[in-house]
Amino acid sequence: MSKSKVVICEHPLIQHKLTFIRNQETNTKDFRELVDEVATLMAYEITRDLPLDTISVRTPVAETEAKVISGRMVGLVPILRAGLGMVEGILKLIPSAKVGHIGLARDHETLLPREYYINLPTDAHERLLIVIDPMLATGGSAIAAISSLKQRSCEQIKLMCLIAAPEGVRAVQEAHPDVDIYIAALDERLNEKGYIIPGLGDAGDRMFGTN
Ligand SMILES: O=P(O)(O)OC[C@H]1O[C@H](OP(=O)(O)OP(=O)(O)O)[C@H](O)[C@@H]1O
Ligand SMILES: O=c1cc[nH]c(=O)[nH]1
Ligand SMILES: [Mg+2]
Repeated sequence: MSKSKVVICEHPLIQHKLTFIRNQETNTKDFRELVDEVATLMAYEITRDLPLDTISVRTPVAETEAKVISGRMVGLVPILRAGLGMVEGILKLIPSAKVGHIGLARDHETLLPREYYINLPTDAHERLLIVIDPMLATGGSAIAAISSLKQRSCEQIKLMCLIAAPEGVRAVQEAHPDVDIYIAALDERLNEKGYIIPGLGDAGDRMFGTN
């Protein structure tokens, strides 16, 4: 199978807000608000190819044919914890999306993810699932989340992250060549502790004020 698509969302509003998300001086409240806003803007890009149906609609002056998004199409699957911060922003544009959750924590020594929770909508396998996580570092968490969804017969999956390391993008493309990846920035590399350089630090901690 050929490699999946990687879309870097380069819209100036996204890039501007991302700069403040990266800045270590940005406080928890502003960090959360900015992540929410960028998630909304990225949702516009990731839904670009949603299928449309044609329906009839009566305007005040005529009957016409017009487009609507077909059926109940989308499911969001944030990876806990940090992915939670992007959910509301996407729901602003796709309020009919259902939300499942996957809890994964990266072991700080091995950098391997451990799944501690999963709860999906019963019709998840019929939806386009958008896996959400601000950070794609080694790719281990995203790969594990997508594998978990595939084990439950989910086939239509996209991945949305704010910042990715080249190592993580390559790993996801190798493990899941059918999953397109949407990011706001492709950074330089990982450091020896598995943090993205320059990145934004620990996304979960910055989102929830822990450390
Ligand atoms: O690509 P990877 O190398 O797997 O790293 C990325 C993961 O690391 C962070 O989560 P973390 O494990 O710190 O959990 P948290 O959100 O609960 O802090 C981040 O939110 C991703 O889920
Ligand atoms: O830079 C990184 C890498 C993994 N997880 C984070 O939260 N930040
Ligand atoms: Mg963390």
